[in-house]
Amino acid sequence: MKPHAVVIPYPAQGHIAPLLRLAKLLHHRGFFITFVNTEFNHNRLIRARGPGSVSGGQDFQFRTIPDGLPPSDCDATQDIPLLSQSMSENCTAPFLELIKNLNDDSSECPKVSCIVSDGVMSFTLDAAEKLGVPEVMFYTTSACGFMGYLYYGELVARGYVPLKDESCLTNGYLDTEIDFIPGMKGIRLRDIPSFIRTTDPNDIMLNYNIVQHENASRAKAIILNTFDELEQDILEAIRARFDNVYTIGPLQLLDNERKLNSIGSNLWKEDMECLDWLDKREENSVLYINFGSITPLSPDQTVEFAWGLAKSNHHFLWIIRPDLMNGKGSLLPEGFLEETKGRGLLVGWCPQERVLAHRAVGGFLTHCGWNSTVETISEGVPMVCWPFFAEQQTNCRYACTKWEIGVEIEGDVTRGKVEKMVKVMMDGEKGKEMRKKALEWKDKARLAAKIGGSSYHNLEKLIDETLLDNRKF
Ligand SMILES: O=c1ccn([C@@H]2O[C@H](COP(=O)(O)OP(=O)(O)O[C@H]3O[C@H](CO)[C@@H](O)[C@H](O)[C@H]3O)[C@@H](O)[C@H]2O)c(=O)[nH]1
Repeated sequence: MKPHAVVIPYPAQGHIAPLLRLAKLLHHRGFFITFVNTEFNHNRLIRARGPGSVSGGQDFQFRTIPDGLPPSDCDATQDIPLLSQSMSENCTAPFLELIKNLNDDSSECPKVSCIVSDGVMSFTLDAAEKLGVPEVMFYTTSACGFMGYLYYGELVARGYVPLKDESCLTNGYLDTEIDFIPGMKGIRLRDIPSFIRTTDPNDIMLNYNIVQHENASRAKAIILNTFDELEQDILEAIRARFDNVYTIGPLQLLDNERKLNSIGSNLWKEDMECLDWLDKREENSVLYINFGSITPLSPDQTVEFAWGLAKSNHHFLWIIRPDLMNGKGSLLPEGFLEETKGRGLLVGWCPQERVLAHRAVGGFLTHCGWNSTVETISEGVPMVCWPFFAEQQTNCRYACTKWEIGVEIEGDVTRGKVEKMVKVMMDGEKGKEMRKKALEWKDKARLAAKIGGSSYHNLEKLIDETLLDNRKF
């Protein structure tokens, strides 16, 4: 009988993508897979990629659970605090029911042998423990971000968080160095995942993340989409705290399995023509701008980015997600399109990994979501960082100071800062150094993912020592 893994991501784009990659890798290694989306995202996948996209394949099926929020057919990322709260309050019962149905004698699939859950969906642990099914947790952040979250409880206990009042956001308090997080020397409050920036002790995201990360110790194993060489000190500290930590990134480099190619995770329709446009551009000449699936832009920020790009004088590919400007349509300033005619392309959503792998792309202006960061590292593309929230601040700090592949637009965005940082990356000496470093990390990432490399080896170990070994329980 085949081992059967139930794989369940947190219901947002940046989580579905890496969990689906892992699911495909496990499928390739002989697992039967049930991939669980929320009904909302299942419907979005159908709208973006057609009904075939959720029909699965041999030994691979999609199932759904409700997210507990009012029904909607909007093609936009849901409100993250509301969604997080709703999932943890409403989803244990439907998830439990789903697994019971999968294990029913009349079901045609093998009995569920393990659950691979997103780390921030720890309600799944309750279901797993009730049913006696072993569970591993995949935290889709960097190790540095994960470590920051692990110390949320301690930051509260020591009185650093919640903030005393709003002035702490601007009076230098965030520059306070935190010296008790192992492996993160020199880290400041402002580099810790941003949900600590609250004055409310009952803040949903602060408390949600405390609970989700405390629950890491209940999992049989912890999975991270990073590689050992990139985050060595932090990983040592994480491994001192947990027994089974498997670093298996960059997943995109391990995921070279073609069989399930038709199954993809993008919730918006990809514009493929931008690749033709890139084909016509010179090597390293194009700046790629994308803020991921959650970050919004205010009207002021949009105007500043637009004029900064215009003034940088570079070719650019700017991804303007339909809900990027809070669903208010395009807020691009008058005159911008004429000014940048012939050198700018704006599209709604793109196949990002292919864009980053394109020889024409010379730099990435990014919000530093972990998937984007690890994808840019995999392709050796330097970055201008504009972190929005969550552990993007932590990733930015590491990209700029430790990996030396990034420069940051600090504070409020202005056209002058955008122009300057883009020029630093695309034209300057520092930019050359950053590109060189990025290419070094690309080589290291590829080595880690190759047969015999650390991530390749860790995936084997995860499967043999944890996911298959658990069948003995
Ligand atoms: O036009 C686009 C834009 C994005 N993507 C993909 O969408 C994903 C975006 O993920 P990420 O860069 O991590 O950004 P978010 O969507 O903002 O991700 C959320 O989830 C991440 C993983 O936990 C966290 O690191 C972030 O802070 C959090 O905001 C990546 O795989 C991209 O390749 C595309 O394919 N095409």
